[in-house]
Amino acid sequence: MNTPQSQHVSTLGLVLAGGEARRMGGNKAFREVAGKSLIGRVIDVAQAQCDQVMISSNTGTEAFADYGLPVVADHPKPGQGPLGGILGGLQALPDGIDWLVTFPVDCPIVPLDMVGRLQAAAEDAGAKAAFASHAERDHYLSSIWHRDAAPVIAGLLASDDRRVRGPLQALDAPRVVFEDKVSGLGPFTNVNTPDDLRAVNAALSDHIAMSDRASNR
Ligand SMILES: Nc1nc2c(ncn2[C@@H]2O[C@H](COP(=O)(O)OP(=O)(O)OP(=O)(O)O)[C@@H](O)[C@H]2O)c(=O)[nH]1
Repeated sequence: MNTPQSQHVSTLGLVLAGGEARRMGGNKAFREVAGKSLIGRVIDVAQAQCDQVMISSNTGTEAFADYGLPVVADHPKPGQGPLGGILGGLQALPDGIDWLVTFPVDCPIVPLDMVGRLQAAAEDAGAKAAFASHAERDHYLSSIWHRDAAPVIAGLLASDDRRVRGPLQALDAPRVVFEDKVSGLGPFTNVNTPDDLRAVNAALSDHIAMSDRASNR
């Protein structure tokens, strides 16, 4: 099992909020679960674990102005799916930060040790990336990428290969298995449809109510 290393290495969290959200009927990032927007929740978990946070989107900065975070566009162009967002994020890494951690905006349940465990796994394996898994399902967008992964991603995108799994395989990225559940829902549960939104809203509302009751005891 990989455990977070004691030595702190800086990371930048990238909230992936591009895409068209067709199954949701649009506007996924701003849908609410348990009284808070998906993007607000995901920014919170990213800020709890990363030194800096940016938002990945191709629709300009205006919609995200309330969050006061930099917005970075896909590279080399929009419309290539989340891998273009990851490459845009890697290109925008500031000096002194070598690791990018991606947080899809439609996955509000994120383990609080995710970043440390992904980074430790990548470093232990001598790999330039690592990704999360739960209940035998891989979550390629809940992942960490070293800045040196950029040429591999750029090469795949140039050959029109947009699968996020592609560069993870090419980089021999280790899989990190997470177990914890929140009110019956596993980590990385995707919110893609209105039904998903209802299920996650119910589970998170229960979870928050239970935590509130426990802390008032
Ligand atoms: N930056 C960026 N993020 C994207 C892009 N496409 C999808 N994403 C993000 O990647 C994650 C997974 O997206 P999907 O659910 O596969 O696609 P979606 O467009 O959000 O939804 P559907 O249209 O219903 O498939 C979400 O966090 C999206 O915001 C893209 O082209 N660029």
